[in-house]
Amino acid sequence: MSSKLAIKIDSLSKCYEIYDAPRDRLKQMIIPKLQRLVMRSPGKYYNEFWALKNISVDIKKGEAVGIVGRNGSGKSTFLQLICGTLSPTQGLVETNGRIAALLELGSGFNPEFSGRENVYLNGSVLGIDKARLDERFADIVKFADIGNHLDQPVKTYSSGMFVRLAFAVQMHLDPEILIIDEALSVGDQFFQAKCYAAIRSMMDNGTTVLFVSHSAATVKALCPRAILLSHGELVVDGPASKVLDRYFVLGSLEANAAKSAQLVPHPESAIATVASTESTVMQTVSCLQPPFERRVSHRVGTGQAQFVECRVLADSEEAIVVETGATLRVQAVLDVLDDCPYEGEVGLVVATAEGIELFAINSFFQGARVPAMKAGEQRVLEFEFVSPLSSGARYRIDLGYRMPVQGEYVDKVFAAAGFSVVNQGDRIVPLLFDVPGTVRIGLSTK
Ligand SMILES: Nc1ncnc2c1ncn2[C@@H]1O[C@H](COP(=O)(O)OP(=O)(O)OP(=O)(O)O)[C@@H](O)[C@H]1O
Repeated sequence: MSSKLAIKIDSLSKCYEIYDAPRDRLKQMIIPKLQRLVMRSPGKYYNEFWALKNISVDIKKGEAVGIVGRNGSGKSTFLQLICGTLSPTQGLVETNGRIAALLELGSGFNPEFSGRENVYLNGSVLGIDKARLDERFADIVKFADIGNHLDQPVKTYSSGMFVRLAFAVQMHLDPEILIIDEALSVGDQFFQAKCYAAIRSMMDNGTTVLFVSHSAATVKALCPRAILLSHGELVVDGPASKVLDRYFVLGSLEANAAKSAQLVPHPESAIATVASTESTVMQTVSCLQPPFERRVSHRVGTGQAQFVECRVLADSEEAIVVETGATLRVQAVLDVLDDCPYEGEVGLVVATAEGIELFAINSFFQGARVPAMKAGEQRVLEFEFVSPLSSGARYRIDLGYRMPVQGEYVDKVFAAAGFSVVNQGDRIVPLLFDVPGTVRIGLSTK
């Protein structure tokens, strides 16, 4: 392998053996051996599950690569094969340099030993001699910042303390390849920020980083390159922002295809649509939108009126994937079931898929009022805004209608609609918002 490469992966596949019952595992251990002894072809008592299929990737020294994909797509299997904690069924993995890995929480720690003892145990497992560990010990303890817990058995640690100590040990052992699988997500935000700063400084010093995270923003911030896995296959390998766009398009389609499939017995093959080109995808998405009542996560209110539809439109087309900077129109339909005898207000909230509310548009702030309404009426409402949202994330829309005199909501619907944002052309928008701004670069007056 070239000396410029840190990792070379060639036609890598991993097959897990799945047993229907524990006794089949026992049979598999004994019977094929006996059959071979009597020159019979050995039987097979398991089903094959190919968690990774024919992956080939080269990673250069000093590169930072994010691995993304939905649950079960093969990310952890991929990292474990690189670390050598799993062996490939087919293909080759070659690595060039000392690997430090944060895979399963606390792996490599003995739960009965104290944190202090585990630092030395971990170091010796990684081949670091005691003198060097003594030298780095104070820095490790300072970084982990777990106070007196250092002398308690690690089985008494919270998951956050575990990851603090594990990360502190790994990063102070000067790895040439650093592999992190979601582990940092259990640390608090202050510790995470410290870890990301440490990872960046390791990257500046030439460490190769492989990083699995479900947070698109973190992958984008840390890794210029990303790899998307789906059902054990490599879908795309390239610049992180482009790969994350594909990830969200794929994710939206798979989620909606699954929901639609529950209701419509013969959706136009969802898988075929997912596998098609992005432009085709954009055109076919609306037919994969699940019906309103299945999208809604929950609702509260008096029930005098109810939202019965909510659609996001970009360029007059219904869309679940929109481009950065697009002008979006959200159309909602409100059915009046009982008289709503007072003036009211309607609004929408745009929130992240995790429920962080980002901004709101409300008739009250616009100086508009919903008039009093009679049972049996229907109102169509339209909200319009230029999306300030950056790409690589899923967003949801919550709708609300209330009569201020009554106080409580008549209807508040959570996740009335959802959409993902992808980059417009080659323009890349980092972080969560695309805020117009200018930079002036002048000459010093000195
Ligand atoms: N030891 C095992 N035996 C059988 N199947 C396994 C085993 N480990 C993983 N799998 C299966 O292999 C597939 C890939 O699993 P893997 O943990 O690599 O996915 P992942 O992308 O890391 O998922 P997540 O995001 O949920 O952590 C899954 O379908 C999983 O059920």
